[in-house]
Amino acid sequence: TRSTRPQRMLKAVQKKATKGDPESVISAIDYFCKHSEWAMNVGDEKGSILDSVVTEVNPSTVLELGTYCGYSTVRIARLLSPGTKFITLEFNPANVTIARQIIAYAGLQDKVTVVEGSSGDLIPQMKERFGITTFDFIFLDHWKDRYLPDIKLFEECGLLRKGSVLLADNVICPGAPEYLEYVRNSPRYESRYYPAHLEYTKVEDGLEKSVFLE
Ligand SMILES: O=C(CSCCNC(=O)c1cc(-c2ccc(F)cc2)cc(O)c1O)c1ccc(O)c(O)c1
Ligand SMILES: [Mg+2]
Repeated sequence: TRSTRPQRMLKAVQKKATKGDPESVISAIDYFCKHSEWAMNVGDEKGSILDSVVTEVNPSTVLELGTYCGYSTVRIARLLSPGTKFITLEFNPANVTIARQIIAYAGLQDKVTVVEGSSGDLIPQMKERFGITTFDFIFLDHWKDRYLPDIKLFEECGLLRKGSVLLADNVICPGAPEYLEYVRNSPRYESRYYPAHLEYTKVEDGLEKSVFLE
C-alpha cells in the first residue's frame, strides 16, 4: 500500500541527513517540506523563535504536546543541557514510530522520552509515572482545541511553578482563540505574541509565550 507522508519524510532524512547530526536532520525535513510535500512541522521561521525561547529558559524539565514526526523534538533536544528531563506526547502510534526513528537518527534518543497517548490522560500521570514535580518549559503543538483544557489541567495538577514558560504554536492558524483569550486575560500569566507565518507558507501565524506568575 502507498507510504504515508511521515514515512516519506523519514526516508528523506535517511537519504539527505548525516547520522548523529541534528542540524542536518532539521535541514533535511525543511527541504522536504519546501520542495516535496508540506507537513505540519513548526518549521524554520517559528523554529528559530522556539530555539531562542528554549535557550533563554534553559529548562531542567520540558514537556512537548504533539510530537508528530519529531522535528520540534529534535530542535528542542539539541539545545538542552545534559541531565534535562524532556518528555514528548503523541496521540498517533504511527507518528510515534516515525518520530522515534527521526530522533534516533539525530542521535538524541537519550535526551527525550516519546510517550504514546493523549495529553488529557497523560498529564495527570506526570508526577507518579515520570517523577516530575513541575515543568520549566512546555511546548503546545497538539490538537488546537486541547490547548485550553490542558493548561487548566497543568494548573490543577500543580505542574506549573512561578516562572514556568508555555509556548504555543498555531495560535492564529489553525488557531486557538479560547486559549489566547484565557492566557491574555488571566492575571496568572504574562503573555507575549511572536508574529511569524504558518510553516513553509506566507499565511499569517505565530507563537504565544505565556509565563506563569503564581
Ligand atoms: O499530535 C497530536 C495529533 S494532532 C496534530 C496537531 N497539529 C496540528 O493539527 C497542526 C495543523 C496545522 C495546519 C494544518 C492544515 C492547515 F491548512 C494549516 C495548518 C499546522 C500545525 O503547525 C499543526 O501543529 C495530538 C493529539 C492529541 C493529543 O492529546 C496529543 O497529545 C497530541
Ligand atoms: Mg504546529
